[in-house]
Amino acid sequence: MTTAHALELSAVRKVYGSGDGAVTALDGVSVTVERGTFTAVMGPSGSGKSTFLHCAAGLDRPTSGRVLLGGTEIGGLKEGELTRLRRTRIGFVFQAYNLMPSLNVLQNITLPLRLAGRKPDPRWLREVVEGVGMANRLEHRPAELSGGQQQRVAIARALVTRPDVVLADEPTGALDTRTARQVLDLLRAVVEGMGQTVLMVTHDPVAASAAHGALFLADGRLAGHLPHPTPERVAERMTHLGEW
Ligand SMILES: Nc1ncnc2c1ncn2[C@@H]1O[C@H](COP(=O)(O)OP(=O)(O)OP(=O)(O)O)[C@@H](O)[C@H]1O
Repeated sequence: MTTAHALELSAVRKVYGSGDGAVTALDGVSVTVERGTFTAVMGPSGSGKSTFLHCAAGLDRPTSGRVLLGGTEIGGLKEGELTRLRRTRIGFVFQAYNLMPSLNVLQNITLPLRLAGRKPDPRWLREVVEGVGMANRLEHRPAELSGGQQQRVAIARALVTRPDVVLADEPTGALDTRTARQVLDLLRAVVEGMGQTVLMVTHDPVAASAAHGALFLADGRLAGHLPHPTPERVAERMTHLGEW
């Protein structure tokens, strides 16, 4: 398992609907995400970013092609197996945090373990809680935290199972510039300090520049890869791809 890539999409095609109304959201996308990397996925509106993330997460089944998570082909799994895999081997971070309002910080962070019927590894849990800087707020409820703090809790929740990959969908979309920077620095630290793997969909060239590399989608196809992205170079690529 350790030798497998964190995530691999091979010739993934996704067609919604059929006949005249059919929409090809992904048109033969092949991507390999190495362990311990931070990758941004960018592209104009409607280019297939959400579909890409949903197929990578096993939330959507590709029309054709293969998705491997940590070496496991997810296409062949039954619904129950897929749900289990999603709970334990993928971490999710959303724009709107999606924390449970009635649970405190510690309960939110450990929720994926409880759902999977697993006990926390105390050392890893401490590393995660301290890594996101929330060790002194464990008894607080989400409503008592700022947006940036809530996103830190969500990142800890995504990490608690030591997933193969953390999938982040516009994780800084609801945050002001300064807080967004802190969250991006944290995601980078999660990769570089904790050896985790992060794939992040974003519209924001500044957010993309926090990643090790940026992938570009256009019309459902891979339209390039930019290593060591800077906001300027990302913006320039996006301008060439059309409206964004
Ligand atoms: N459930 C669906 N049924 C039909 N068409 C869909 C569905 N989901 C997405 N699409 C279409 O697939 C294409 C890609 O959509 P997707 O949401 O993946 O793009 P996106 O890059 O995430 O866009 P945005 O940046 O605006 O969120 C679009 O043309 C969209 O209308």
